[in-house]
Amino acid sequence: SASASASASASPKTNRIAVFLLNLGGPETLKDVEPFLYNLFADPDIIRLPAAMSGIQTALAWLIAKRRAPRSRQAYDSIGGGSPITRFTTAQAELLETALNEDCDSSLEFKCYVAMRYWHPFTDEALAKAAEDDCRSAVVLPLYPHFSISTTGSSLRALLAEMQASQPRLMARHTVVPSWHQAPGYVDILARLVADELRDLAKVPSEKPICVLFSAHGVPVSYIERAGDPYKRHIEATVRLVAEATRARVRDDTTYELSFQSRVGPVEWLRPYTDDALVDIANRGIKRIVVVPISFVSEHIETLEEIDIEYREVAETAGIQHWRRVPALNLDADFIRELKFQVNDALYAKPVVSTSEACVVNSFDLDDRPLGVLTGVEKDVERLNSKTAAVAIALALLIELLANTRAIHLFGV
Ligand SMILES: C=CC1=C(C)c2cc3[nH]c(cc4nc(cc5[nH]c(cc1n2)c(C)c5CCC(=O)O)C(CCC(=O)O)=C4C)c(C)c3C=C
Ligand SMILES: [Fe+2]
Repeated sequence: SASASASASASPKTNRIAVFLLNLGGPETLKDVEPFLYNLFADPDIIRLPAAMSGIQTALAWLIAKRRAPRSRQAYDSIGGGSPITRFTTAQAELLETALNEDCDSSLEFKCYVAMRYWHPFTDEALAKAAEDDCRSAVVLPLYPHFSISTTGSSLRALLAEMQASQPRLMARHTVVPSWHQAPGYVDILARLVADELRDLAKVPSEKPICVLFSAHGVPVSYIERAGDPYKRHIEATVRLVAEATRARVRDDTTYELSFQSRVGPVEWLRPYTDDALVDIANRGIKRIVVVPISFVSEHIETLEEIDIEYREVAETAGIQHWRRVPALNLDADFIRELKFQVNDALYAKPVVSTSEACVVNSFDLDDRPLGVLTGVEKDVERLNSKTAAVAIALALLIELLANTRAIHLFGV
């Protein structure tokens, strides 16, 4: 648990509630980078291979991790030799646990556990601690405001499978917050942070308006168009609401735009890409920019290295003169209050007890078509595509492994 506390048997509390905070995790040292990447690429929600090819997922993950590791290690090295994501998430859990226990019913006790998908503390470690603490029910709160198959979807799949297997009692009494991308508290914090930067930047004179560029982590287009991932819609909703709330605080001619960062591999990802958007903005003669990372709630490689180092250089080379980056929410007191609100809302505004099925239904937006449901024609095409692709990748892997060539480069990794 996030805080040291008396053992379960010594406590008078009868109702202990586990709060599982889901996040991605990150390498703590450079030595961790390759195994972390392996865990990430071995996830079928990150590399969505057709069913016929699922057998080569781990081999492919091994290969891609090996290929990508040197570049990734260099990036982690430039931000101090590891990701701060675990530190931030652990501190968020501690603050949230204190906040939840401050004014709750005296028969209740909240325990917050960090459950990371690709690095320690892993999901099963979090569940084991909740069992040790004798938690009787659970709230699952992703630290991803927007739902994506690749993030919340994947973390939920892992946590619920493990919970079903190891703790059926907890499984029978849990509830899930699927996303909180439109939560007024969340929108307000972002608007406040953006407005602070705008007021500061307004002191620098310029003929052109300031541009606020929201930069979200991208996903492949196929997630949205074929698998029905609500991620893009969720991101757009946040951007619309934060732009409105910021306009209400700072009345000027600022423009608000959205782009997507961190693409990996050869497939088409959501556009516009952040680097292209920065060049486009600079080409319009704009000199002042505020970049807002919106799909992340703490600092890590995607903010500290990709935005602060790589994209800043792109922007300045293209002619942007005044660059500001809004901080991630990190340990902001309003953010912790918002997390507390989400936990209480899940407990009291929605049914406390949900079966696993209800939970899965809960997890996706009901106005979307169900995930993974394809029509008959699409299914045939899918089957054909997957067979062809399976043979091609298997051949490439074979060539690569036997001859040590770079055949897998065909797939862009
Ligand atoms: C919050 C939203 C995120 C989405 C959506 C997402 C999708 C996604 N990511 C990859 C591949 C990589 N992601 C990596 C790091 C990383 N990703 C997120 C968040 C989202 N990912 C975060 C917070 C982090 C940083 C963790 C840290 O260590 O600080 C990496 C590793 C870094 C690197 O080598 O670039 C990869 C790889 C895919 C393929 C994907 C959607 C399919
Ligand atoms: Fe990612």
